[in-house]
Amino acid sequence: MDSNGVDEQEMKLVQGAAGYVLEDVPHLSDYILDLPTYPNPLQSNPAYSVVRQYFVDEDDTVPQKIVVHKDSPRGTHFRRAGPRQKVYFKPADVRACIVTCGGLCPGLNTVIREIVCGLHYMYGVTEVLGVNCGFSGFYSKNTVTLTPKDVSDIHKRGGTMLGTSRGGHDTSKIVDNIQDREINQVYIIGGDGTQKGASAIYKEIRRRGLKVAVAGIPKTIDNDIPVIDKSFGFDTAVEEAQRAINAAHVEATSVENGIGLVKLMGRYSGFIAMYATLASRDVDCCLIPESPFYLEGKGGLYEFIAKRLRENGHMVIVVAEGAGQDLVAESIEQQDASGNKLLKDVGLWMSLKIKEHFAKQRKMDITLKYIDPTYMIRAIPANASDNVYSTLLAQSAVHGAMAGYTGFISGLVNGRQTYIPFNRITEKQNKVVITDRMWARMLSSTNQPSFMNPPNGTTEATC
Ligand SMILES: Nc1ncnc2c1ncn2[C@@H]1O[C@H](COP(=O)(O)OP(=O)(O)O)[C@@H](O)[C@H]1O
Ligand SMILES: O=P(O)(O)OC[C@H]1O[C@](O)(COP(=O)(O)O)[C@@H](O)[C@@H]1O
Ligand SMILES: [Mg+2]
Repeated sequence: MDSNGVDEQEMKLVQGAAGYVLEDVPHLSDYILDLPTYPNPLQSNPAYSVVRQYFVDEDDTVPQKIVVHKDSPRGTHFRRAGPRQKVYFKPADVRACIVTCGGLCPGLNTVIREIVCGLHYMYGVTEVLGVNCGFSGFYSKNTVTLTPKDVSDIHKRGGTMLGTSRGGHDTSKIVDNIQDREINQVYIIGGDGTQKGASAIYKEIRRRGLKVAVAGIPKTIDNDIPVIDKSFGFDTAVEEAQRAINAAHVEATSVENGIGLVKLMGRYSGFIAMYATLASRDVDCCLIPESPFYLEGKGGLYEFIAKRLRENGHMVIVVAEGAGQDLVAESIEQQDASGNKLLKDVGLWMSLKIKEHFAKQRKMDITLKYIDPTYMIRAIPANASDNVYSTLLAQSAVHGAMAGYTGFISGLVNGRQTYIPFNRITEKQNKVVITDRMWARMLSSTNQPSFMNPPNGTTEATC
């Protein structure tokens, strides 16, 4: 550990001129000496051999910050993903496994499919195992064999063919199992919680000195993983959310003083709600965990609703599930098996409060319809662009593991595929920055109140 309590194993920094920093990922050769290398089988693959400079140069890196000034330091870079000239595994010796953990997300099956097919068709690896039902499946379930035939059309289905779970992460039991089954490549698909688990597995594997590559593929429908441009499945979820918003709009415009209220996913981050609002243009107010709001008084939600109804005769409100949690009165805080806060139903609460308020006021008769498409937006197959994105992430993970990298996730940074060390994506969550331009664009599209000045005594929701 260094003086900041950061594990040195996870920090592989390379400094260069003009403030250049490479936050590199670990490699099996960092802790196992004299590992043999082999020519990359892609050299003789007819599909790839025609590509000029198909192999990624060892020195290629991708900057995290692309907007720079003349004299500003070049800043953090990540290793560029892709196939290397030499690989650290003989294809016939590879025994890979894939596991999916946490909540569902469109594209999970595509990632599974493309790891299996990538290993098989690009590298000639035939032994790929599926671990059922998340981390606990390592020690409580039998594995399944995965061949290209088994996964050929799974990308057309939502969910994960392997099953998933929360909780149940037991590092030593999992690594014992990896050792017992003679697995030497582990592909772990999941969100922030999962990648913390993946990081613990990598550290234990390294401590035991095993030649096992651990590769993560970040999954999060909430888009709450930092560093990467966005997570796979996010676009699909935003697209599906349009259907709920459209329905809310139709319901609201079909009656006098109609209100359509839609609750969307977003535990700590309101990206789905913000993008769905921006895409739709039918939304009058978008509430997210990062932006506190209040109901009563000047500048509050009730006042805004009354104003919009007077102006337009209808309105649509989108609320992210993590918004306004402090307003929803309930004393006991509960957690799920992974330790995530269990949320109170802000949508249901808001619909009751709004109805109650206007009934009490007796100035305006409203009709409110509450639509909760929560699970519908994540239990669907990935759209075309998420399918391509998931494919690239999976293939990058395969190239990285074959090249001997470990303790990394494959992620898109500024439009380029990269390898990012685990600690960079688990140390904090990606959130909507309400002082950034995107939130300003959203505010200007709805023209909703900023909720910046709650009257004294008003409870403000903070998250
Ligand atoms: N800090 C942690 N260390 C090790 N494993 C963790 C940690 N947090 C979560 N996990 C494990 O990761 C898996 C998924 O976590 P969860 O938070 O439910 O979903 P997600 O990965 O999508 O955020 C669970 O099996 C959980 O036990
Ligand atoms: O699957 P569950 O346990 O019902 O949890 C629902 C939660 O899952 C999420 O989709 C996020 O899941 P992850 O943390 O697994 O990515 C949230 O938006 C939502 O709050
Ligand atoms: Mg999570």
